[in-house]
Amino acid sequence: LRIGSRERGLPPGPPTVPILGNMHIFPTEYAHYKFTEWARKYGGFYSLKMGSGTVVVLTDPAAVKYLMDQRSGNTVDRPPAYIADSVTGGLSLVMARYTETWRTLRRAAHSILTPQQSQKHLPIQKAEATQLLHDILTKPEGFYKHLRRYASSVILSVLYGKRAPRYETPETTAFFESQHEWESIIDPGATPPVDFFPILKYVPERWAKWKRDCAKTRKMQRDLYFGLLDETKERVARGEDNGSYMEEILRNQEELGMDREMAGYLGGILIEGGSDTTSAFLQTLVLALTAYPDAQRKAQEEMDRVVGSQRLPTLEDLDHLPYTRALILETHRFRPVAPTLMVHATLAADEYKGYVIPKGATIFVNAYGIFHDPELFEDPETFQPRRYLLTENGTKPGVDGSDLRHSFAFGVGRRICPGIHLATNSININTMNLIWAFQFSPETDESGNPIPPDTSAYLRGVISAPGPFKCTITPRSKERADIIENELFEATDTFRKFEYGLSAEDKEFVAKSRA
Ligand code: HEM
Repeated sequence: LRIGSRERGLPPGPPTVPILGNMHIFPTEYAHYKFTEWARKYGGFYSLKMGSGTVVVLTDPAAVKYLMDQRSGNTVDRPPAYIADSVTGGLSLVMARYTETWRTLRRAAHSILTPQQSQKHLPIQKAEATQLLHDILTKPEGFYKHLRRYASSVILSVLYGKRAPRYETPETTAFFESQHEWESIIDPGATPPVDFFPILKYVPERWAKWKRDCAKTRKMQRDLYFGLLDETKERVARGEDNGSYMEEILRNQEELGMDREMAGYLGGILIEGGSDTTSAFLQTLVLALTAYPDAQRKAQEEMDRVVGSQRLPTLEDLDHLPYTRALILETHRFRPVAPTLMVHATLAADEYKGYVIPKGATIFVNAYGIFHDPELFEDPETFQPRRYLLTENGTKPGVDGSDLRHSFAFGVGRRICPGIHLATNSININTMNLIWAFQFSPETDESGNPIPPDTSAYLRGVISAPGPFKCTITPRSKERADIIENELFEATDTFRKFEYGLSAEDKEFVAKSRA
């Protein structure tokens, strides 16, 4: 009868019921909203009971700094994920427990994604960013897809040296389809709570649709991941190296302690980690520029003062664009790509502020709740880049924001996003480009009145992206449009290194866009 009740010493939280604890009220979608509502009631450090298991939710920067950064050695684990493991064989770097396998994958990921190594990928990132401008110029209403194509083409080029010129390029389509299946499996509530009730593992497949879904997703992922790996091997054997990440992994496979399975999954999981995250950020950016014309105007004025209209911005310009830097930080704050980061777990029991955190407790860092705390941020529901010009971490003047940091949206402790430098380069290049090139305006009704887009209409899922929305995008001048055309042509040599094995449709598209 004690199962489900909150043990003595645990932090407070919502009332429990026998057996289930809080499982019956645990949010299965948009968890950050419920977590934030509870944080305002029970504080920045509270607990939930899931059967006999414990979940701790942190919505307090000081608790995050102490437990997740300083005590990272203890909070580096992930909770068991039986269903995800049955798809990936436990080889997902993102979801893996704190095991030798995770350490090997993480070392390999980290060694090739350092700030210095990430510099190597700048040429293709810049070239793809130019195609993004060109895609928007030619088909502005398709901007949502163009942003997704950009992000997946960059990650495919960086990892496998093979770009995706179109949204419909076969590798991109295969990735989006397998990702869709994968997300519908790992979404909380989408599958039975096998980790809390292990007996569910033994339900025969004919009664357990989730088992069939897992097998289907596993096949889709493996076809894509190992297909790309083998293509890279064959390309290298032909002597056509182009400096891609997986070439390096294949060269150092033995030294890194990785077999074929690990190498295949490392690449695949990095596509997953790097694709929809980057596009979600850029989609939010476009949404915010459209919904907050004042912020857009200030950013354009700064851009025009520093860069002018005769050339595209470069990364070096960012040092002289404080408002643009603030706008990037505000985009992360306003709608963080991962509102509850990725779930962590403890390796051993710990204590904080006199409360117990049991061994094996699941920990959510409610980044959204922290970023939207009215005690910390002035009017947190509005998009105001200016706040980051007033104080280092955007908090209200006079409030101590020193427990926050700029990289917070990329996670905490030893699990911090290994793609942070690559992603930051993409974010910086594209934010500057988009501000420089286009005017983003809301749609208008028949009488010409603007219809502001809904800045809260976000899709459900671990990655928080706005649903497709309408906005009008026009080039800021003919001169700028000409520069984009010219720059795309100039990028031809960079693109060529990444254009092998293209489909007939891709070849035709590429030829046309350079004609
Ligand atoms: C806007 C872009 C991105 C954002 C906001 C983002 C955010 C995050 C967050 C919040 C986590 C969880 C950290 C934690 O557990 O505390 C994470 C993990 C991860 N990210 Fe990213 N990410 C981005 C881009 C990328 C890119 C480009 C890559 C790959 C090149 C990548 C690969 C990964 C991987 C592999 C993990 C799992 C790390 C582990 O569990 O050890 N991410 N990311």
